[in-house]
Amino acid sequence: MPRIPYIEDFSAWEKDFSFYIPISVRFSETDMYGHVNNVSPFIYFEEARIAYLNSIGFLSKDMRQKDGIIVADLQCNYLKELYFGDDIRVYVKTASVGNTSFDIHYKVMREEEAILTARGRLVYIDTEKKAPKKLSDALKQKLLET
Ligand SMILES: CC(C)(COP(=O)(O)OP(=O)(O)OC[C@H]1O[C@@H](n2cnc3c(N)ncnc32)[C@H](O)[C@@H]1OP(=O)(O)O)[C@@H](O)C(=O)NCCC(=O)NCCSC(=O)c1cc(O)c2ccccc2c1O
Repeated sequence: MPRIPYIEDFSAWEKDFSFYIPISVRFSETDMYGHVNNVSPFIYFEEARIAYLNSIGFLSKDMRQKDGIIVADLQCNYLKELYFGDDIRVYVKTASVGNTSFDIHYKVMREEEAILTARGRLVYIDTEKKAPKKLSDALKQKLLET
C-alpha cells in the first residue's frame, strides 16, 4: 500500500466505515485508454457525500433554511484502475471535526479490493452572513457517531 498522507494505519482506517452507496461505472466516465478518467471519481464522491449528509440530517429542509455546507478541499489517491461496468461501493465517514469544519474520508471498493481513497474538508456556513459558522456540540457528536 503506498503512503497516503491522511491514513496512518490502513487496516484500522478501512475497518471504520459503514455508510456506502453502490455505483456501476458508466461508459462516459472512461477515457481513450479504456479506464475511468481521473476526474470521474470526484462525481462518485459527490454522490456519496450528498447521500451521507442526507442520512445524518445535514441537508434537511430545516437545516438548509439557515445553514449550508461548502466544499473547501478534496484530494484523491488512485490505487487501481476502474473500467466500464465495474460495480463499486463508495464508502464515506467523518474522520475529524474542527471548529467550523469537518473532514470526511472516502474509500472505494471493487469486491474486496481498495481502488481509491480520498479526503475532503466541508465547512459549515451561515447562509445569511455568508461566513463559516461554529458547529454545535450536538452536530459534532452526530458527525462523529456515524
Ligand atoms: C471554504 C471557505 C468558506 C472558507 O472561508 P474563510 O476563509 O472565511 O474561512 P476561515 O479561514 O474562517 O476557515 C474556516 C474553516 O475552514 C477551513 N478552511 C478554510 N479554507 C480552507 C481550504 N481552502 N481548505 C481546507 N480547509 C479550509 C479552516 O481550517 C477552518 O476550519 P475550522 O474547523 O478550524 O474552523 C471559503 O474559502 C470559500 O467559500 N471557498 C470557496 C468554496 C467553494 O467554492 N467550493 C466549491 C463549491 S461547493 C460544492 O461544490 C459542493 C459540492 C457538494 O457535493 C456539496 C454537497 C453537499 C453540500 C454542499 C456541497 C457543496 O457546496
